[in-house]
Amino acid sequence: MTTRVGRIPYVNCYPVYGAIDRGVVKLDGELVTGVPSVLNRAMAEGALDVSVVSAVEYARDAHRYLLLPDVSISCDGPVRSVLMFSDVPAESLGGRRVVVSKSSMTSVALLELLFENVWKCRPEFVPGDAEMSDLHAFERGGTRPARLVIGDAALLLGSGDARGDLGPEPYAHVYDLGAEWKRWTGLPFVFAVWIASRTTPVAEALGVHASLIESRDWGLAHRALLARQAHDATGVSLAACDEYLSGLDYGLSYPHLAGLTEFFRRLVSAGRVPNGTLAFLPAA
Ligand SMILES: C=C(O[C@@H]1C=C(C(=O)O)C=C[C@H]1O)C(=O)O
Repeated sequence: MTTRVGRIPYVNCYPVYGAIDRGVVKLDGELVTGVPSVLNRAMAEGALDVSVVSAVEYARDAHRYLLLPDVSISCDGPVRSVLMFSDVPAESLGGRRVVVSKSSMTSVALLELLFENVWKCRPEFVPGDAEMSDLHAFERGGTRPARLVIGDAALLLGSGDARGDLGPEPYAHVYDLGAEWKRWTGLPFVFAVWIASRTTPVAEALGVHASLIESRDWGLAHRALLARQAHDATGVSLAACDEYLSGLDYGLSYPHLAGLTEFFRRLVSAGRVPNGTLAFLPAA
């Protein structure tokens, strides 16, 4: 059977899939595209063999998965595509509605930790849409809830390039969750990891892993090309796309793992995920 491999359509995945998309690197498998929450569910249901998922999905059910070494979507400071927009300071959002992206899992969990521990108040979290097609639906002016937006929609809104007819009135407060985590803990933050289901034959998972690493290395060496593709796809300025890609980190070395385990440790303390351990696929 063909190996089913998940990918996220956002710009943040261009550096990992760019060479595969261009036929520069061969992938022995079938690519399935979905937003993070859809890929998380597909992995949980066994509908995918290997996928990028929200980091929280691994922790939620660690005994079913193996982490792929040396690859993640991380940042060490601002991420630029995971943003909370609000008309009032975060500390004043207690009891008020915060719309959270239905596409995300890790960012929502991080936001909840930030409210509990840093902003020290309890808003009401309401799952909602934050995809590109919903940008038009952003309320203009008046009282509007704060909202957590991820991916290309966040990049576009945060860069200001969506203003005018398309975008909302600017919000007074924009919180970058990568930067907030860094300020709080001093650590990098891992938003997404690649995992294999433990039922996937190891040789298949190793083959996919080797292709992803080779493709990622090509992507990192061709950032200007990918920034141009991102600019064409989103309308965000070329300079902002380049800055965005240069701020993302696709490794999974000791500092990333320190950030990842610190995040998981805090989620365990908050009763959000079971205590567990990191288990890796052997390196390709
Ligand atoms: C940096 C990002 O990381 C993402 C956030 C995820 C989440 O919140 O669950 C999952 C995958 C990544 O796409 C982003 O979406 O912009």
